[in-house]
Amino acid sequence: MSSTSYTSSSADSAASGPASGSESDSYTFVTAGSSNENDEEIVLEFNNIKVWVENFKATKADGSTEVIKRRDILRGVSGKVESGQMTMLMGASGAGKTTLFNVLAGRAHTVESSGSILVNGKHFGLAEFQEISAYVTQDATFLNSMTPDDILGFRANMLLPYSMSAEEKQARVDDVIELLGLEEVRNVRLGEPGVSARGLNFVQRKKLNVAAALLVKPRILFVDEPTTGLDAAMAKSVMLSLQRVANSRKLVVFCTIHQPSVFVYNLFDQALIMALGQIAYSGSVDNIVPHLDKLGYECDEFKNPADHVIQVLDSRDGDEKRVQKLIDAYHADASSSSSYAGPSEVVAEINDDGAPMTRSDRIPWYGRMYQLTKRALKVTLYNDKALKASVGQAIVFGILIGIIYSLDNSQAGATDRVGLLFLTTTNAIFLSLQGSVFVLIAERAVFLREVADGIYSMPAYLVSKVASDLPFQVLYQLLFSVIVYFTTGLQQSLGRFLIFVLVQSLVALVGSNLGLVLSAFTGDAATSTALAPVIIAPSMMTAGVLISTEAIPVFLRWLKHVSILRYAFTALLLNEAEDALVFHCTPELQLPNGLCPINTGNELIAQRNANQEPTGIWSRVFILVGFYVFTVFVAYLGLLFSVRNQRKTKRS
Ligand SMILES: Nc1ncnc2c1ncn2[C@@H]1O[C@H](COP(=O)(O)OP(=O)(O)OP(=O)(O)O)[C@@H](O)[C@H]1O
Repeated sequence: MSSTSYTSSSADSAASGPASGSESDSYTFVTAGSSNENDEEIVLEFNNIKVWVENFKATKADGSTEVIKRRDILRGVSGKVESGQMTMLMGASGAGKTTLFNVLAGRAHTVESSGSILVNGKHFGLAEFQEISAYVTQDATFLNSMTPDDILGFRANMLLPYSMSAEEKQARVDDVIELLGLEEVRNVRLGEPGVSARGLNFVQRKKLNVAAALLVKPRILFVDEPTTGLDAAMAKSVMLSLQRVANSRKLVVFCTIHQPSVFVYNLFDQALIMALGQIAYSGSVDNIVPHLDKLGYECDEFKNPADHVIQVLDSRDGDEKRVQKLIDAYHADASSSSSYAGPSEVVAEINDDGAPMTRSDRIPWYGRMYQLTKRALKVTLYNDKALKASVGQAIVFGILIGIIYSLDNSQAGATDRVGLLFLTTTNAIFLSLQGSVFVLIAERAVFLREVADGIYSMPAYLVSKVASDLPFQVLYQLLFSVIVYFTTGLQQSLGRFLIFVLVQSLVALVGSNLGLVLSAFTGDAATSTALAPVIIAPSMMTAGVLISTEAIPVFLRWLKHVSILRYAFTALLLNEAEDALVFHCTPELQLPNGLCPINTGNELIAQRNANQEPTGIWSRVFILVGFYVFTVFVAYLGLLFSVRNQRKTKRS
């Protein structure tokens, strides 16, 4: 049987993220077809996998760096993993486990590689290979306000063929929930792991992670360190579930595993053990200890065999020669039934029932947008504490303003109008900014994971986020405005009221976008909220209320042209006072000519320079819309930055 070699470059594969469905010419997988049938035997083989990096910058012991032309990470690794069995990939730190796993799972984005990968002996492209495999990451990162039903339902809608009926998709969700034993918690909100009294515990979250991967009925399941962060009892529960999955669904379950307990170790059927970027053992778990014993490394009766294996094959003490001898001895052992003997004959043709999804099967962009926006609305509604807090803020702040402000036509009433309108715009921008910072920070890890998994694209997320935010910001501002407008003595007219709500809503929406921008760039809530006043203060100071424009240093006066609060405040002032309002004053305030300092609404407007270019309310509203569009664009750059940053962090 011939095997076709493949090569990959980081640029190619990074561009086509996992599950993205994009073809890559750089890979030729030697595999058989895809299937959704569960009773077929699957054999995944990999042959002579080499992975290396070129021009590697290595740090020497003295701290200086040198550029190594080629650094080999995997040096011709071969092996075989079969369905219906649990196979572990074990080895000391730095042995090459993650690299091998990533190459096999199509996630090695930053290295060069060559070799061949076979499934039952037939050719497969990268996209098709990804159709039959799934990767379970270590982190069970989900939206904590959602339930397992919501999470799996969303993924089913996004990942399963678009032509599949809603009932069939629901049946898939029911199936994986039952398989992983999550029935009792399927309608429970996840909550904060280890913090929320109710919600899913660590084990249930790990199982949900597996369930999410199984939705697409993969035939090969790559599981990255499924027991990390779990105590022995929890690890046992998760591993027993995986074993049930492997046995009942005849899947290839291939796990990297770190320091397993004796129980977990013995749950595995097969093992691949790596050292120095090579296979140091491949075969039955039962034979590992006798194999090392034969090579002169006896395992104490009471010692965890996993610890023994890792210690014996650990080269980090500097004794690479010793470890290399053990590897050579394993490969030289021709009698070893476990050693991989090269590509096998075709094991079974996989029938065509589950042929890879064509592009037309995939959910179209508008379907993705719909699902994402629906989820974002759900998250906001589920997050009832934040929702109640925002509604409460709008009402309480509105009532407070209503109690304090009582506008009349006196001189004080004129200046109080200025203060009130400035206060309402400032309040709108700060409150919405703060709210959106916390929302994005809470969702950031999930967003990054789902984008990396190819479930949706970053722009789709942004558009859905912005779209779902809109009704809520308008609602908060409507509530606030109803109270403020009719209790403070602002001019009572429906037209003016609606313009007031419109301007307030636009300011709140821009504030919300600024929150997205800050949290996307900084990645944490504390820094974002600390930076918020720094961004908004120049806008406040150049709005024409706190300080007159003439008093601002000349070189900073341009700031008023980019002051969203100036446009919003002056729009509201024009709305309130243009060609309206007559002010009077007591005799002691009268000027020598018998007039008051401010006699009309238009004088009040002129005093605040609110009649300067651009003229009129609607041109200001138009500029506010421009601010909105611009901040959506900057939020796009922010999210792009976080996605790229995440890729870089993963590489380093
Ligand atoms: N992109 C890369 N560039 C340079 N060296 C790399 C790269 N990826 C991995 N390596 C190196 O290759 C070796 C194997 O790394 P790998 O992460 O596969 O080991 P591992 O067995 O998974 O270790 P651990 O258990 O600590 O995760 C390590 O020495 C690592 O530093």
